[in-house]
Amino acid sequence: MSKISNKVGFGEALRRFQESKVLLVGAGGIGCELLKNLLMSNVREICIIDLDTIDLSNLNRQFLFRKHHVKQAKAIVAMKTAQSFNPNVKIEAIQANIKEPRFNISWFRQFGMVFNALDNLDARRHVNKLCLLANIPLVESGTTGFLGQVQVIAHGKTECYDCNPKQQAKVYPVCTIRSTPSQPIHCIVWAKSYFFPQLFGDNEENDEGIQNIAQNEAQKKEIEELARETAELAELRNSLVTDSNAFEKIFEKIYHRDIARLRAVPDMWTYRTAPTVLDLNELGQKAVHLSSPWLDEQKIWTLEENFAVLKSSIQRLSQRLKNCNSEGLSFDKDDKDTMDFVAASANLRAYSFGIEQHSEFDIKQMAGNIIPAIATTNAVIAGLCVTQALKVYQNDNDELKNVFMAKRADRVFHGEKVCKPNPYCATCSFKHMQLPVDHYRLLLKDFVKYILHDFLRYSEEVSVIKEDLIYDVDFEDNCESTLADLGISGNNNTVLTILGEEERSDNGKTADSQNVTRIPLLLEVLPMDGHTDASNIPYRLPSETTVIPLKPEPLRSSEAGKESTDTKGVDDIFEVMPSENEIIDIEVIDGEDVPNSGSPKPRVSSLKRKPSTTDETDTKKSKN
Ligand SMILES: Nc1ncnc2c1ncn2[C@@H]1O[C@H](COP(=O)(O)OP(=O)(O)OP(=O)(O)O)[C@@H](O)[C@H]1O
Ligand SMILES: [Zn+2]
Repeated sequence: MSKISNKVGFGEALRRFQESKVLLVGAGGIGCELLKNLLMSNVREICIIDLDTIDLSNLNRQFLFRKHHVKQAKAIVAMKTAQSFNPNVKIEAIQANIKEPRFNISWFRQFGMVFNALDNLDARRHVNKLCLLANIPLVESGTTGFLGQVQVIAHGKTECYDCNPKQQAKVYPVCTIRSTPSQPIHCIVWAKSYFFPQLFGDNEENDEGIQNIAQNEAQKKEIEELARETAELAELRNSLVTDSNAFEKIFEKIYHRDIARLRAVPDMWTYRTAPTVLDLNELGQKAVHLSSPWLDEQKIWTLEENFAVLKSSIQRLSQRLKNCNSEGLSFDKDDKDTMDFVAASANLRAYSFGIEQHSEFDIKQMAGNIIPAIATTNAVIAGLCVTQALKVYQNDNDELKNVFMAKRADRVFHGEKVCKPNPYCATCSFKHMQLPVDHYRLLLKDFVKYILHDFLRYSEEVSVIKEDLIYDVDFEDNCESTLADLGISGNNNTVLTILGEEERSDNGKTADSQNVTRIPLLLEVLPMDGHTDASNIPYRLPSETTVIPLKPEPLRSSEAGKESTDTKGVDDIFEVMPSENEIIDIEVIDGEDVPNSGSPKPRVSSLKRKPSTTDETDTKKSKN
């Protein structure tokens, strides 16, 4: 099981921690803090991976980055800056997506521990799964504003990330907001957190001479461009109260010139639809009869209605800006003027990018859920990640805790003893087996007969899945193919999912028999090291026969409810595994994730089948 065995004292745990090689996924808010902590803890080796580049908006909390690093790879800069804190620690930095196939199970196995410092469910779930498969302990963390959480995950010992289904948390990177929006919320966040503060808020960044600190030509160009855009908006802001054509100038800049510039960025639109520029004169003419609009907030406005609302809200807000003595205005979803501005400007941007528009009422709900990231919360959570990691190295299961942080007068930290894995969890309730094969010689039919039926004792009701269904009793098209023909090989770490059913007669208590599902088997195909044994069999079986256990009976709903409240006392505060981010929208989406309802029985017949090479596929009958 775990690489760590037997309970040890703190000193020994620290020594083991310091001898280990760890993986840090994410070099953002928590990641930068954690990298610093790992270096100061003197671990032997760190691999840090992040797919992104540094954005100006990261600098207020990601302290390994400075202005001249903008646009450079986060992982690389984090490594270079942090290395000076402790030159004895070896750091490898990789700019890549952790979901890339090269970061497979055997790659994960080189680490003694993995730390997640991510900002999205998708990547978190992926790392959770790989750590379970590779049997590496994972320290998972996240923050949202003042809330934070650290969870320790060890296969078979604790709950995994998916044991308690999460509400969907939607996280929006700033580059998406500024350059490549693809959803209505991206436009709403842009209107609320970028456009509004630049025009009416307290915009401190305007005067900074960022072009002076560029290191190379490409950076210099990009920073000059950013500075030029910021200065342009600052100029327009200054003219708001004096220039009668201020609205037209703002519109031209935001919806024409800036969009045209974005369209011209090389490579940006290869896989996306480029935005369209909006025509001021055309819209102005169409909206002329809507000079003072007070429109229904429940209805989706037309393009010209949005134009008219934007114009009117800018006039109203300019007037207020003139009258107020403070630095600027701030957005309030209950302030009609600011809400009109955000709704109309977001809808116009959405139109430009070919995105669905919304009513002002709907936009108000979405705009209200944005929570800023707090550097202190990240720092505290990153510290807790290390203390929890040390407990894992102590191998003291009784001391293992999930820690929650909240802004509460009575108690900021709350520790919760880790729970046992949820037996109904579809992610971690699996059996793992490795099988060396000669994939060029092993036929699928022999794999099914000798390995699944004879060795693993699966009944006839067994299915083999490699992304799609490749075998079940009613789908034998691939039987004469070798594993190599089906793209299965040990060289690329193919993991097959084997689902089985068993007929159970209820010990004769009732006449009816029922089919019971086995827990999934994740069968990892390995290479046979270039040689076969004397009998020339193209696979090498493990020494003992493994009987794959049956899945437990699904919980009745009353039991499910009880379990849920017993084990998750603080979930009312932490329903969403929070994510450190400048901008986060938490939106509950109706989905299949119903806490503790028992995972549904896999519906083999509903799985998509791999297209067959023969014409007979369509005529094969399905199970249902
Ligand atoms: N699949 C992934 N592979 C590698 N790194 C990832 C992946 N998904 C997210 N990340 C990284 O995780 C980090 C999370 O950090 P954080 O929550 O502070 O977000 P951020 O992008 O720095 O902030 P913002 O979104 O507000 O600009 C980011 O640097 C992001 O690039
Ligand atoms: Zn689980």
